[in-house]
Amino acid sequence: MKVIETGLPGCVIIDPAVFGDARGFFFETWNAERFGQHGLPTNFVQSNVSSSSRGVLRGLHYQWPRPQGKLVSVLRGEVFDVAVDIRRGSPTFGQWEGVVLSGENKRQFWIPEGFAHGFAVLSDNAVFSYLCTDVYVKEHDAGVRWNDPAIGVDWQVDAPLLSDKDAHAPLLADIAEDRLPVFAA
Ligand SMILES: Cc1cn([C@H]2C[C@H](O)[C@@H](COP(=O)(O)OP(=O)(O)O[C@H]3O[C@H](C)C(=O)[C@H](O)[C@H]3O)O2)c(=O)[nH]c1=O
Repeated sequence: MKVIETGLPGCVIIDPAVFGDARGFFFETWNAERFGQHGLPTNFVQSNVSSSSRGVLRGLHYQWPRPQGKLVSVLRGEVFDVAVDIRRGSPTFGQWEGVVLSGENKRQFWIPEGFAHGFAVLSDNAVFSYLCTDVYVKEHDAGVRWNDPAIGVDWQVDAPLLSDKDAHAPLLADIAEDRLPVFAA
């Protein structure tokens, strides 16, 4: 597996070792020992799958307290996946990083606790699969407006299809300090 640093320290792209043969392909999506050797999580406690049609945008979401780190990937289709640093006191607070994830490129994106996450679907359909470092706690579910001008994400889609919750998420500047994760150097 190859680990690629991004402009957001802590958020890394992973290119797994893919084994192809006449039958198709095989690759490990997570291996605790191998991930541990790269300083990546050796434990996940929840696995999610979602399916979305072209132009859907899910995000920007985070959980606080009890933040979730997420190892995200696309089983089928293509998305533009985005992480935003929303940790109070972080030198990269409010900055974002995006990467194209697809069934074709098999890329994974590791998004540590304390980041908001979202994706926009670039293909007719996308099946999105991800592992989380903590379980979902409905009362801790939170969001940041997808098109917050202070963050300025270029989602690669126009007029996305959003849930009502996402369409009305607050701007980062309007979120109370105690509702945001804290940066730990
Ligand atoms: C996230 C989650 C949701 N749910 C239930 C709650 C709702 O009744 C339903 C749909 O939830 P939501 O609209 O929040 O689903 P997404 O918009 O895909 O949210 C996710 O999308 C972005 C990209 C993320 O990074 C988060 O993992 C997560 O917030 O599933 C659960 O039962 N368990 C869960 O872990």
